[in-house]
Amino acid sequence: MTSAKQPIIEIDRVDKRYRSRKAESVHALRDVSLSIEDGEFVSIVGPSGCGKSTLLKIINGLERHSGGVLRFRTGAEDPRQAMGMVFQQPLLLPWRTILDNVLLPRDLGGRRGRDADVERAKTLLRTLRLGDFMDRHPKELSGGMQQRVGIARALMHDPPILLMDEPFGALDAMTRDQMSLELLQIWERDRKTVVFVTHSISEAVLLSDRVVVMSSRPGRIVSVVEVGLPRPRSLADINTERFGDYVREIRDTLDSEHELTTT
Ligand SMILES: Nc1ncnc2c1ncn2[C@@H]1O[C@H](COP(=O)(O)OP(=O)(O)OP(=O)(O)O)[C@@H](O)[C@H]1O
Repeated sequence: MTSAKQPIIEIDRVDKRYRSRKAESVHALRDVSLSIEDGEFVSIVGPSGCGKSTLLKIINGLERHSGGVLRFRTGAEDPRQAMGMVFQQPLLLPWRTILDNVLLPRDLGGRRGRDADVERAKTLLRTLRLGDFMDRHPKELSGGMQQRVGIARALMHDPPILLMDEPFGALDAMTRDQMSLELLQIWERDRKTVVFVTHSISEAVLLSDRVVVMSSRPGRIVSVVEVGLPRPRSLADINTERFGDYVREIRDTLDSEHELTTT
């Protein structure tokens, strides 16, 4: 028997207004619909303030949507249990070691069986090339290393869905490329569903199966670009003509949207 593939995340005509008693309400998202397949890598690009972070927060339940429906097919009773979140800043606790920072969600959850968790945390840290730094404290690590700790922490409970909000935004260009490659390797190996917010069009093209382009606020989806570049990908792909074509297509869409809203 064959069954049609069902999306793991279905966002159906979602609307978001931030209401305030003192100020005017902010219309952050308008009529956003997007279906994300299991194992897909989807990036979201758009002008500053168009509601990208808001959309991620709505997906993981940190914000409530004002209209529309979200559906999840994760198999988990609480779909949010199936998600790991990586923020712009890794938000590490300075007094905890790197290993204990990765173990933090488990400790907060009061879980038993710590030995297995410790082993998993160590394996993740080794995978992310932090094996020699487990007993160090955050201030002893570079920005890129700290961000990798944040990724390890989000992967700790092996969530099928990874939500990443500009995770490499604060890093220098070289570290950023390196992190993109590491993320690609993790994704090739585990095939998690990734929803990735970025300001970098080329980062989005390098990593994604699809790039979602949003308009300025209230954010709407203006285009979804399928990136047909073969996998596995590498930084060398960035110099190819096809890569440049995708970047141009997305940039042109963003520019024409910007012109529409400013003229
Ligand atoms: N808690 C909040 N209360 C009121 N308004 C908010 C709140 N959070 C976000 N906003 C507003 O909603 C809009 C969308 O914000 P959001 O952070 O989602 O945008 P973004 O696309 O992620 O921006 P950036 O690319 O600059 O990070 C902005 O106008 C922002 O000021």
